[in-house]
Amino acid sequence: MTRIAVAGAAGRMGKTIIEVIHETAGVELGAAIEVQGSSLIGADAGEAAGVGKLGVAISDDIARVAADFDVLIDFTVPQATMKNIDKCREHGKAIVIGTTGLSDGEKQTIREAGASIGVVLAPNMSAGVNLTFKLLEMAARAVGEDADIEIIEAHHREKKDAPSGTSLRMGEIVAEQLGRDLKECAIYGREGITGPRDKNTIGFETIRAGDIVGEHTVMFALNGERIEISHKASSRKTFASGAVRAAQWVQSRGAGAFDMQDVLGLR
Ligand SMILES: NC(=O)C1=CN([C@@H]2O[C@H](COP(=O)(O)OP(=O)(O)OC[C@H]3O[C@@H](n4cnc5c(N)ncnc54)[C@H](O)[C@@H]3O)[C@@H](O)[C@H]2O)C=CC1
Ligand SMILES: O=C(O)C1=N[C@H](C(=O)O)C[C@H](O)C1
Repeated sequence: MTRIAVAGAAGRMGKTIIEVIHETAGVELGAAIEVQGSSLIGADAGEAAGVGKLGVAISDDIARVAADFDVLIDFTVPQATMKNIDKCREHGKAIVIGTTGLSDGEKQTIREAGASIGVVLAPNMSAGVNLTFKLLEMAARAVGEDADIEIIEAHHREKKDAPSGTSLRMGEIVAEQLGRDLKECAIYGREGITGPRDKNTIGFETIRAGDIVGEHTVMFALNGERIEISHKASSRKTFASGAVRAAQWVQSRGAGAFDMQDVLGLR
């Protein structure tokens, strides 16, 4: 049995993860964490998630509930995630991180925590997106040098970070295959008299609208044809199921820094 704590328990993803834990054999909700000052501190996490009473009160202090879980799943904000990685290190707990908008330095610190605890960090926990990452490697190798490459993503109106963590990872994967540095070749949106397209750039377009769960397309445009590799999520359960699977996987792995390619055996 894997006992899971959920940080960001009252958020869109936190509630969905609690629902998936409730529906999944071999896992149980051990603890639920929300930000200090939240009106839901003390409330039943299952009731807050809409699955009925689970007997787990939402807490604002990981230290106080550390004995109640094996793995923390964190879908919050970068500032909270960085504090949670320290707490997990302190208490010897594994962590699965879905939070996006992390800086390069923050990602590095998270990976370094893998020296003492199990860490899974991935901007997208869906099996479909992680398969898409492999397709992108193939496409980039086959046509990337000749193609104009554009990455288009769409998400709900409440999303805080842009471009999405997934689209940035897609850009990194394509750039790596082409021997380019994404930092040097990324163009984030266009406006005004931009002139002809520079062949070596990778463009990012971001849409924020309505309740779109998460859509990503990478376009490889050539003369006379174009290839589009797309993934469209229609339910947050796809991410939540991936996160719960990662929690079970990392509990049996011990220390190390991993991503969903490791969890899904796609490396
Ligand atoms: N890796 C993946 O597969 C996916 C990643 N995400 C990412 O997950 C993150 C959360 O997304 P949503 O659930 O849509 O956001 P949300 O805003 O609905 O939920 C975030 C929750 O974290 C809570 N929070 C903030 N500070 C906290 C703290 N110090 N301690 C505990 N809880 C705290 C907030 O009160 C809120 O309830 C975002 O970065 C998003 O991009 C979202 C979907 C899939
Ligand atoms: O904030 C979201 O909702 C999502 N964020 C992730 C990202 O930034 O890539 C993954 C998913 O598309 C949903």
